[in-house]
Amino acid sequence: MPTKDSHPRYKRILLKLSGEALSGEQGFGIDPKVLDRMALEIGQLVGIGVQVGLVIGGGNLFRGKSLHEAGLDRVTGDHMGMLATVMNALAMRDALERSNIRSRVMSAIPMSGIVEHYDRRSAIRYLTQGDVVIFSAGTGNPFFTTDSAACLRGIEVEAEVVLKATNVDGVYSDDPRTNPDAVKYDRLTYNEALEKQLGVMDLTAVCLVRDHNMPVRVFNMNKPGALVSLMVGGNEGTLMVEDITA
Ligand SMILES: Nc1ncnc2c1ncn2[C@@H]1O[C@H](COP(=O)(O)OP(=O)(O)OP(=O)(O)O)[C@@H](O)[C@H]1O
Ligand SMILES: O=c1ccn([C@@H]2O[C@H](COP(=O)(O)O)[C@@H](O)[C@H]2O)c(=O)[nH]1
Repeated sequence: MPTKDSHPRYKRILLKLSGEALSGEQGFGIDPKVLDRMALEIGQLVGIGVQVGLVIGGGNLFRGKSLHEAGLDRVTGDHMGMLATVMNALAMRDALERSNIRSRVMSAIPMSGIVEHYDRRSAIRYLTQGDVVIFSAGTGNPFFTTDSAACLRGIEVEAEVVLKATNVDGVYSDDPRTNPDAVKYDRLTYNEALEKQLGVMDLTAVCLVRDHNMPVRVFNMNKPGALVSLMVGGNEGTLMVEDITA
């Protein structure tokens, strides 16, 4: 358990939370227990002085691709997916505020009266003053995912790392949910992830982090304490960087 005297490894992070994992065992919607546990862990990071930008996926509610496969227009489906991320963001803000953690929701799509429109300079100001900033509505454009949005916002606000908290415990040689023989990487390069087309993160997002040399760590958000452990030197999950020997 970190104390206020713990020295965090990072000053500013961009945390991407899986929307799908927010549904817990229900498989759809938001499990308040998962939400409250994540709020608690984020609060611990804030408590040791880490500035936290947050992007939450929408896979617990809607994904444009799945809606399209079910017959909807793809762009309409993507709009629904982005709106789903706003709902998740509102739920997370509520959980954070119930734990007395100051937070803001910004949206890439203007939604006056509900959330603030995304503005990079304001976001950096809020982060600097210790508020958790939840970046919602993805990039604001269809055909992207919240992985790309997380990497984009991480680069824009000059986070030191993008942490992808998901429902598997790292990047594997193949999808561990379908291939029990898949082997986990402790570290891998952006180019390896691209060449092998490893599906844990969409390739647009990997290109973006590669071009801006932004480290990404993929870890399991269902493991209590993993997030805090990462801040104090733990080695959870898989680190994706330019050069694994550096
Ligand atoms: N090589 C791989 N290594 C690890 N996971 C993989 C790999 N290939 C595919 N996956 C799958 O990627 C999934 C995680 O990424 P995905 O984008 O689906 O979820 P998420 O971003 O956590 O969720 P959401 O879209 O709801 O935010 C895992 O559930 C896993 O099954
Ligand atoms: O920039 C973006 C981000 C997201 N979307 C749509 O939202 C859903 C939910 O996001 P996930 O990353 O899958 O959790 C996504 O499937 C897209 O349909 C978008 O269009 N643009």
